[in-house]
Amino acid sequence: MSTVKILVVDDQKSVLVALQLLLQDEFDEVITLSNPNCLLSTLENKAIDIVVLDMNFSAGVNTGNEGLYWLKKIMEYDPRLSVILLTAYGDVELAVKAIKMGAVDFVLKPWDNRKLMTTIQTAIQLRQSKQKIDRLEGEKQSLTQVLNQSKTQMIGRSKAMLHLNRIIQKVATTNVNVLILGENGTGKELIAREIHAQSARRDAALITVDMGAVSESLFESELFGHVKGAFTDAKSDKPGRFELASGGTLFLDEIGNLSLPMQAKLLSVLQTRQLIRLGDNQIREIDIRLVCATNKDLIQMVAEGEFREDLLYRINTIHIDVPPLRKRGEDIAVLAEFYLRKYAQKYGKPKLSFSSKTLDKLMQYDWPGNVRELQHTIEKAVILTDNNKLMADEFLFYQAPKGSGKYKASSLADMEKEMIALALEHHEGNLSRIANELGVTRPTLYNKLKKYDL
Ligand SMILES: Nc1ncnc2c1ncn2[C@@H]1O[C@H](COP(=O)(O)OP(=O)(O)OP(=O)(O)O)[C@@H](O)[C@H]1O
Repeated sequence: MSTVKILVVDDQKSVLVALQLLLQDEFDEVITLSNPNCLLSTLENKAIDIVVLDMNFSAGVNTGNEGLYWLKKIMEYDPRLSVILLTAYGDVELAVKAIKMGAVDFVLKPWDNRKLMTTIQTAIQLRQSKQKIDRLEGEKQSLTQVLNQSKTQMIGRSKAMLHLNRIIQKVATTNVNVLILGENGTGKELIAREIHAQSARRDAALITVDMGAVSESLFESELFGHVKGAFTDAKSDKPGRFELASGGTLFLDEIGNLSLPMQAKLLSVLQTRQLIRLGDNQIREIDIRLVCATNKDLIQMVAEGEFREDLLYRINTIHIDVPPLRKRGEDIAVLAEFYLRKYAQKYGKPKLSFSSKTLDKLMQYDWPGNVRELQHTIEKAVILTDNNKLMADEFLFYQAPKGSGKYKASSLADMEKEMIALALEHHEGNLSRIANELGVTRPTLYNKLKKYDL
């Protein structure tokens, strides 16, 4: 708070003068009011931070009701305002009632100057904290909106995808735990995002944790949080992912990678819906919708004693199987078109299209890396091509088609290098033919040969 404005409301002129003298040296602006009827308009016009309010206004009446009446009005106007009540009568019951209604503190007349100052300083700190919370809440909401906006839409028109969409719609309206099963790159995370986006929790956050990337030693502090000093690096209190997801959805990716001890800890939180931060003793309630995903066969893992059966039952109230891309051929063409348009626009080649042979070739391929591989393949082709039509020979697949080999992840640069090396071998070093086949100019090819030391 850059400046602090204090409003003092009391019908005794002597009290107003005394408080004005006391407070004006310490605070930026002190406004006094002898008639509470102008209280609300003053709050509106002056952006007040702290109100020091008398409990009794009408002469001879000392029930405190007038003070409580105005306190209620102030709280209705802005519950973040800090109100300190002044009264000549030490009525504990009244104090409790006022504090329950939202007052910060209660000071008896005649007041002790030092004590009053301390009370006001505390009220200022409280006001600052409330403003900070409001700001953070606002930032959180805008971040959530940005995250929701940037989500990719789910593409596909195969029977399998239409069925998936129907299940997502039905499941999203409930709070049940969902387990999504499927090979790498089939769109499990996208489905988790879709469930969240269609649920009543959509305005809160979707928090993702990649269980394959969380080490045993960090598991508890990452998921359950810690308090300052819980371990050497715990410099401040920090909420875990469970708390951050409270009110929203927690997406635990690669759940099949959890060790048995971590599974036990997770199960206990899921059963009680309560957690304790590392180093703390306060029990915290959590309200999450849980979505998990894995490419592993959890039933097999249960049979082999690698996954707890009780945890499996806890996380898969509903399970969703996402078929691999090769089993939903119709989606290949739609997804390929979708990513072609996306990357053609991104790389400034808006006229790009596929030749019909190219589409056939893409539909024939096995796509062991599923949609992710298709996406990267199209992006790479869009970057490399100099044509307006993407030709079939601009797509070199490294695995034999249909039913062979395992997907091997590689960067675009690795794939480009490998592609040029294959073409060099195939055309026995004839650069014109290679450039022609790869759809690049000879100077571009020279540069790439130099870059990759081929
Ligand atoms: N139906 C779809 N429509 C559009 N894009 C999709 C679709 N399915 C997957 N994708 C895209 O493919 C990529 C991989 O998807 P995602 O990360 O959801 O897969 P995953 O199954 O969670 O993968 P992993 O098991 O490796 O974590 C993402 O860029 C995603 O946007």
